[in-house]
Amino acid sequence: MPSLYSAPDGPPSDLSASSSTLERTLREQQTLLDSAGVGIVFVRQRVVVRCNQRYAEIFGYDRAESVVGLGSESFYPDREAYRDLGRRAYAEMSQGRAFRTERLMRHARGHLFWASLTGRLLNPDDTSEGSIWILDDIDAQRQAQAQLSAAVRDKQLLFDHAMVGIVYLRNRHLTRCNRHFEQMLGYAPGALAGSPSRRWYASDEDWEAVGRLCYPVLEAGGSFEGEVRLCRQDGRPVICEVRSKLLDPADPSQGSIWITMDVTERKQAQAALARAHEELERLVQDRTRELRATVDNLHREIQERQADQERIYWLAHYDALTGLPNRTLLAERARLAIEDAQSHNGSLALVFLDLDHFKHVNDSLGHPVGDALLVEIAKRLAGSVRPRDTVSRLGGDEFILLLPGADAQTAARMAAQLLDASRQPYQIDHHELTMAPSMGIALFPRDGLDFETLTQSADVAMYRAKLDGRNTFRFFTPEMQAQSARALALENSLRRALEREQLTLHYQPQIDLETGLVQSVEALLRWHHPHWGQVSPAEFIPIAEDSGQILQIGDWVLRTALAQLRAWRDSGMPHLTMAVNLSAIQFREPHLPERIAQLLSEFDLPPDALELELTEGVAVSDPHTAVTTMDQLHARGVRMSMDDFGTGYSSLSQLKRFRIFKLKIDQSFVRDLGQDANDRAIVSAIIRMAQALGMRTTAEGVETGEQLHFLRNEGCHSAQGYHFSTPLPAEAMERFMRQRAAEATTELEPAH
Ligand SMILES: Nc1nc2c(ncn2[C@@H]2O[C@H](COP(=O)(O)O[C@H]3[C@@H](O)[C@H](n4cnc5c(=O)[nH]c(N)nc54)O[C@@H]3COP(=O)(O)O)[C@@H](O)[C@H]2O)c(=O)[nH]1
Repeated sequence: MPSLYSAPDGPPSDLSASSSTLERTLREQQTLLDSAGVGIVFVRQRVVVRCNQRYAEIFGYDRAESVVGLGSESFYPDREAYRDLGRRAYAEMSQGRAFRTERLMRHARGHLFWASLTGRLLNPDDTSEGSIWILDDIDAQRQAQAQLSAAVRDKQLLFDHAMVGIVYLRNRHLTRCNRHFEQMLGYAPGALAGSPSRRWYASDEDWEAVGRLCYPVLEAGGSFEGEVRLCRQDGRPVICEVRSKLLDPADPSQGSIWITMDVTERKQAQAALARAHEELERLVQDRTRELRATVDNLHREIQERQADQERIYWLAHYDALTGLPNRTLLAERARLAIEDAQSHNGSLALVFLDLDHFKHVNDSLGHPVGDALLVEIAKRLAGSVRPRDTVSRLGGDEFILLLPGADAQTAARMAAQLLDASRQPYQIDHHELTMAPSMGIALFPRDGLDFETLTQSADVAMYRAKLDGRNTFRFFTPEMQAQSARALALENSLRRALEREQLTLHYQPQIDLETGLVQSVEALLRWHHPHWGQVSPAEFIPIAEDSGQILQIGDWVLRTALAQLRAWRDSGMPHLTMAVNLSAIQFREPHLPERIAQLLSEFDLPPDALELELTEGVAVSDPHTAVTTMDQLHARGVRMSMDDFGTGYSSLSQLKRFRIFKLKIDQSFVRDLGQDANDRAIVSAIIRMAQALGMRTTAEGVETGEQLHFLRNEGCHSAQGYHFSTPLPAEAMERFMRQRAAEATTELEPAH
């Protein structure tokens, strides 16, 4: 049983009654001491004289007896601690007061622990009687307290040094806040104590809005998190992220804690970042747009360049007006076709095509009509050949057709087809135009081994087709080469023929078949060249037409013929008339009617003294203009005859519209009247038709009495030909006419 042990002082010897009382008292004390939850020790002369079991346990001893006799200093960490306690304790206790302290004590195992000590002297007047100490082990309590203090200190440190504002509110009034919160809002330390939270809001609305948002959450036991806009003391806004919670959810009246973090800078930075991002986005979009535009431009440029290149290629290889291949492309294709023909021992044909009198269309109707006509002709040509053929335009009215694999027979057939196709009139605006081609054909390898040679050969052949009356085709022959060289030389010489007076007029009489008199004379041009001698008008007039010299020459013919007529009329042949051949080019001259009138007036001749001989081609190629010009000439009283009638394509309906005075039956029909029933039928028909239309008729090329007889019987009005006279110079013709006039009274017979 635990007891407060004390060293035996020796039992009382004589007082047995009082001794038992004492023993009882001691037992009671001992019980009291043993029951005490604290350690109790009696110390005298710095030595433990008695202690209870608890005291021993506190210091790590099993029994109280083990402690008795120990120096009290041994229970302290060191001598200095012991003496310090002694000084303080005895100063107090000597006053009769209890001394209370908490000290570190030394455990029997050597470690220190905290204990609370309360000491009192047994006799304050006599310290030698010793002291009594009540001791309790408060080490655990002290440690808990230290931990608590540390926690409180840490908390305070956190509170004071937190990088966030911490606010305690009760009834929306500040009960406590840390320095950071004050600094955040620009207040001096303690300035916000007790303030309503409204103070750091910009407006009642802001404050109430936050209250409406957060308090329902808090009262429901939750924590509120959000972003609120506060207001500094200086009025500047502060954006805060806040978190709040009730201190005791069970008791809202305890208030709430608010953690606030100033995110203004972050927000501004975010806003700036957002702006920068937007700006960046915008820049990227702008740049993207620019890039896209650049890419689009590049794309467009590439396309334009491609289109340009295609256009350049096209322009270099095609004719801009008609869209047909040009000479360059033709040459390329011709070279390939020639290579092919060479490798297979094959053939090919090159057709040089020139439109007859195309220039007149341009001259009389203007270039737009000419261009439109060329386009239509190009279409018709392209539609008349085989798919593998090439129709190309060289320029002007010249075309070349490349017919790969074609031999002479095929080329002739195709040329005939083209002639056939050209007979259909072209409708350009209100003009109905007919355009006949002249074609020359060159064959590979016979007429040339390369494109250039073949082209030259076809050109020469085409020229021959022109000389042979146009509207036809000719194959190249070596003889043509020489002839074309002559044509070139003639063209050059012709330019100086007028000034060198190499041109003259011969006259051929037209005999009235009723009276036998010379009714009229036809002026026929003659060219005597010093080197070539007499050059036929059939040869040089087409050259003059092609080179444009016909206008000047034609004017000279008109003037000379009318001057001669004037002279003859003045010398006793007052009714003689003059027939003058008019080239189609002259006829299309817009000022022709005025010029004729001017010349007639110049030589004081009546209009019906002149008869203009036109070929059918004049009217056929452009009937509308022909009608207009004829109307103008007719209005002036000038007569017009249709020369070489029957060889062209004039239709009856056209003939009716023309102001034709006379039809001259072509000598090709007259030539064989004796042998050819067809010709007789044709001549009869022409005479009947002329009669029906009120026109007169003159038969050309009458060489025999038989022909004359037939013509007179058919009712032909007049005749012209070697049967009466060849074309003669003026003096000879004058003699002929006088002689004829003398003889005419008797019979209608040839003069020689
Ligand atoms: N635009 C112009 N054309 C003219 C002019 N002068 C002549 N010509 C044309 O040249 C072609 C050839 O003419 P030419 O060689 O003078 O031949 C004419 C006559 O000589 C010839 N003729 C006349 N009678 C006969 C005959 O009995 N037999 C025969 N074989 N030939 C004969 O016919 C030509 C007359 O033709 P035409 O004009 O049709 O009456 C010729 O087309 C001339 O038109 C000129 O100044 N301008």
